[in-house]
Amino acid sequence: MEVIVPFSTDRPKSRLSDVLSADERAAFARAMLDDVLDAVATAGGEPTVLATGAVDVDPPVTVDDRPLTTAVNAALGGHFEADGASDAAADPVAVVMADLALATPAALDRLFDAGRDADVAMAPGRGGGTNAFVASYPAFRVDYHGASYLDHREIAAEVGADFAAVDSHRLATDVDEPADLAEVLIHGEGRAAEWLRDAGFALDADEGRVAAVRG
Ligand SMILES: Nc1nc2c(ncn2[C@@H]2O[C@H](COP(=O)(O)OP(=O)(O)OP(=O)(O)O)[C@@H](O)[C@H]2O)c(=O)[nH]1
Ligand SMILES: C[C@H](OP(=O)(O)O)C(=O)O
Repeated sequence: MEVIVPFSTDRPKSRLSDVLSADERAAFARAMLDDVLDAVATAGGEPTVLATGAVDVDPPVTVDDRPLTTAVNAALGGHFEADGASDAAADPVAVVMADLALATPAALDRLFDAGRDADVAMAPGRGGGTNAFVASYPAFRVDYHGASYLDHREIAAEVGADFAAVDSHRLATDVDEPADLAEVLIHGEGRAAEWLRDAGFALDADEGRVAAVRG
């Protein structure tokens, strides 16, 4: 299955600027991207990075500096056009965000399986975003930001696509804010967790909610 992995190379992860410098945010974003690409490939997906600028990775890279929604919709259109599909039965394509530091092959496998049954199978992010989906319905398009999960459910209904939610803690955890770093230290198994530990982050369970703090 083709798996599009959007990746921003311009000022990535700005919401982590209270705890990481610009260079660190770029390095950490890259570690998460590498983890996601490995998990996708191990799950049997064929990843393509959809990046805003050049990025040196093994899988093919498409550079498109338009806003996220425009770039992803162009990539979806390109996939379905190449597939020659004009009706409801198309070769599925997945979009998996590059900041899913907890994604494992097993979690992605479950999403890919759900995408073989439903026209659109989607893993919501905590807070209402859209962390990953599989679509096999050529008319389906995205509209990211805000409560995009709800918007995407509505778009699927509007175009007549049936929709399945994929309930997955690992796929629901996108790393946006400092509080999310604790999740990476608790559950992460790859380069992103290692990068945080090397940068001096550790879990602090002394007060209230467990947090990632820098020593
Ligand atoms: N191709 C592409 N990918 C993007 C763009 N904006 C964000 N992404 C990617 O989409 C996923 C979700 O991004 P967000 O968490 O919304 O944004 P971010 O830039 O990573 O972080 P913030 O600056 O904190 O909002 C990540 O994999 C980003 O790398 C864009 O304009 N184009
Ligand atoms: C791209 C956006 O990500 P978030 O800003 O919710 O992390 C979304 O999922 O719509």
